[in-house]
Amino acid sequence: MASNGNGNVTPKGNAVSAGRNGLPKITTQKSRQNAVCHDDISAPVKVQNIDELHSLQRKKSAPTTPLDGVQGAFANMSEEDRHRQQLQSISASLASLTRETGPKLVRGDPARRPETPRVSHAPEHHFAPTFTASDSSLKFTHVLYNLSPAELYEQAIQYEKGSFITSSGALATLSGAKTGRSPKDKRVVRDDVTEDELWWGKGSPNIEMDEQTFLVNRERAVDYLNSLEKVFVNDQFLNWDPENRIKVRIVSARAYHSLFMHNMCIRPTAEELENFGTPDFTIYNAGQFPCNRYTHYMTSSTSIDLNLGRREMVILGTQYAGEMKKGLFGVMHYLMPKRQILSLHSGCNMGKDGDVALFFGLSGTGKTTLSTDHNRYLIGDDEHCWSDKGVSNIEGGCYAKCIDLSREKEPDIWNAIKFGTVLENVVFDEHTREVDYLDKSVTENTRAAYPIEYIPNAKIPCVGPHPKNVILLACDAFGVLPPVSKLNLAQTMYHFISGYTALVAGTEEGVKEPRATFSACFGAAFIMLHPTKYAAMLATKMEKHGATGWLVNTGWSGGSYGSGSRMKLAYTRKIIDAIHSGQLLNANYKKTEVFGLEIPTEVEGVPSEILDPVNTWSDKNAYKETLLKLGGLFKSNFEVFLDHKIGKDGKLTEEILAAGPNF
Ligand SMILES: Nc1ncnc2c1ncn2[C@@H]1O[C@H](COP(=O)(O)OP(=O)(O)OP(=O)(O)O)[C@@H](O)[C@H]1O
Ligand SMILES: O=C([O-])CC(=O)C(=O)O
Ligand SMILES: [Ca+2]
Ligand SMILES: [Mn+2]
Repeated sequence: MASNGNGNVTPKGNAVSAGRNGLPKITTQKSRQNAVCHDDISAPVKVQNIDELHSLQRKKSAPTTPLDGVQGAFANMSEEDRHRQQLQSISASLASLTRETGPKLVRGDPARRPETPRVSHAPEHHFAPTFTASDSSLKFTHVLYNLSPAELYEQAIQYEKGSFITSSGALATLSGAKTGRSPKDKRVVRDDVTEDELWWGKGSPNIEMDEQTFLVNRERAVDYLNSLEKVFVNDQFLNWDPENRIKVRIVSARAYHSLFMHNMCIRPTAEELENFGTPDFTIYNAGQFPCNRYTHYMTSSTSIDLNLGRREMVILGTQYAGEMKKGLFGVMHYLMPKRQILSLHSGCNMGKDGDVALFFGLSGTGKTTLSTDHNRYLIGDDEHCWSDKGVSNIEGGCYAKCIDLSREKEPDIWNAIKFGTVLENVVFDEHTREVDYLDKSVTENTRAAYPIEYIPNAKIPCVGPHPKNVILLACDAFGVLPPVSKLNLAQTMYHFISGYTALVAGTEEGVKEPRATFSACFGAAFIMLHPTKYAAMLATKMEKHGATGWLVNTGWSGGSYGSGSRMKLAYTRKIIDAIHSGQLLNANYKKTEVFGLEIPTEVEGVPSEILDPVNTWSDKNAYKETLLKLGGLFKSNFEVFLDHKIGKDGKLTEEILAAGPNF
């Protein structure tokens, strides 16, 4: 320890001298004398005040592209010019269609001291205060553009009630009053073009609205968004097939929505973002704000409005993030078939030898669970395209159901719920922040949205060759469909067009009866054209590439809901393994009554007696009765398709009609 003559020296080596009040003064500057010989290793202080200290903590994101090597429009542009162009593009998106002044946008978080406000107006309008200027044209809206997950966490936690970090690092959020999609509030603009192109009328998910009403709702959303202090903007891509990639812009008011889309859409590289340009499609998500019931066509306070001509979607009155994901899926169901590409509500994975399987099925039937397979490469869990080149995932993330999730049964999904993942509507311990996946207090539809690379064996880029197996999943709560059946092409088409599942309304008191749902193409809520158009494309592709169809019941065995129980996931996985390996293709088969399904007599790892459901029912009469009941439901559902031709081949149509239940 050294002494400096006029005071003491602390063990740390700070120079101390007696002050006026008798206490020793601490100086952070080292005195020359004691700089020589002691064990003080503290680094010299570099700042004069706390603001300077904070400014050291953050450094600017590295310029994303080495500017000298860049080609294209942005090659010689300064960062400032690039930011100005981006703001101008966003300003054009947010411009009111009825007022002469565009929104005044500033880049960055309003809570942070602005750098230099970079004001931008809608390009065609220049801000000049006049007598008609409104308050809204005088204020600034801050744009939070493609923030990172860490930044979005901070925004959510600071400003959005119900946002918490869970013990595994995920961001728990609440989606508000709506915890699922609102298909009855989905409207599509019917104009001269869509009038002829789209599927309208009975059975169609496209509820019509006119252009004028769309503009009223659009203006409502845009005014709402511009009235906020800040909005989130995501510029991202859909579809991993580079030739058919779609640029999407999502404008939203919540960090939750921005992080959800960050995870679910394809994330551009910094360089791709710099060259993003004008989006192909824009979503205005003003979900916190209701639509106006006095507006024509509005039947509730929720409206999800699609305008294919304007390439825009407006969301009012629901904050459920799945509306954005599935809204864009609808757009792909319109755009892709125009290019002879089939859009599919399916999961997709690939084996080590390049064998691709598609998993179709309605919500909750197992697309995500079964496509996430530790022994195979995950291409995607929910939305795909099948083109002449093979399959491609539309999305950049997965959206897993997490009710009753267990680490043991679904380890890859469990492990994906970490920093960056959005966890919707789950219940967690106030102190430990451990999630209770069994708890349905908020909703049964709890969900985790994570980037696809959170699954260790994801295949990036998410594309693959033509499918070898097409697996149709049904969760049959009646318990009469076999665990697995091999389908011929006509049967595959019959079941694809039917789109059957039966779930039990778990949340409604006293509901014990399974409810059959038929949803054409396993996704009637998302298709834009008549189901037979997609079915014809699927038939052609399956035939051309020699794919085999399968029907897998992930639902009940040993009786209907109430007396039987859900098929063990471990057995379903064994069945799926046997399909992938080719083992099932060459098994021995027998034919079932009523549905005429080919069922194997043996599958490795699965008790043989469960393969024919009749064996698992103790009351054989009840089985037969239930089987006939379900057969009847299939028949009456299919009636609407009886006078439709599927493709150009009249023979296939006849075969499909004959491929249903027969009794
Ligand atoms: N035998 C089984 N096979 C598949 N899933 C099962 C089985 N038994 C129970 N499950 C559960 O059923 C649920 C299947 O949901 P999953 O997320 O895979 O649905 P999905 O088809 O992807 O629906 P969505 O389109 O809504 O995302 C999971 O919670 C899974 O744990
Ligand atoms: O869109 C959603 O909310 C979830 C989903 O994948 C589906 O319902 O098919
Ligand atoms: Ca899913
Ligand atoms: Mn889905």
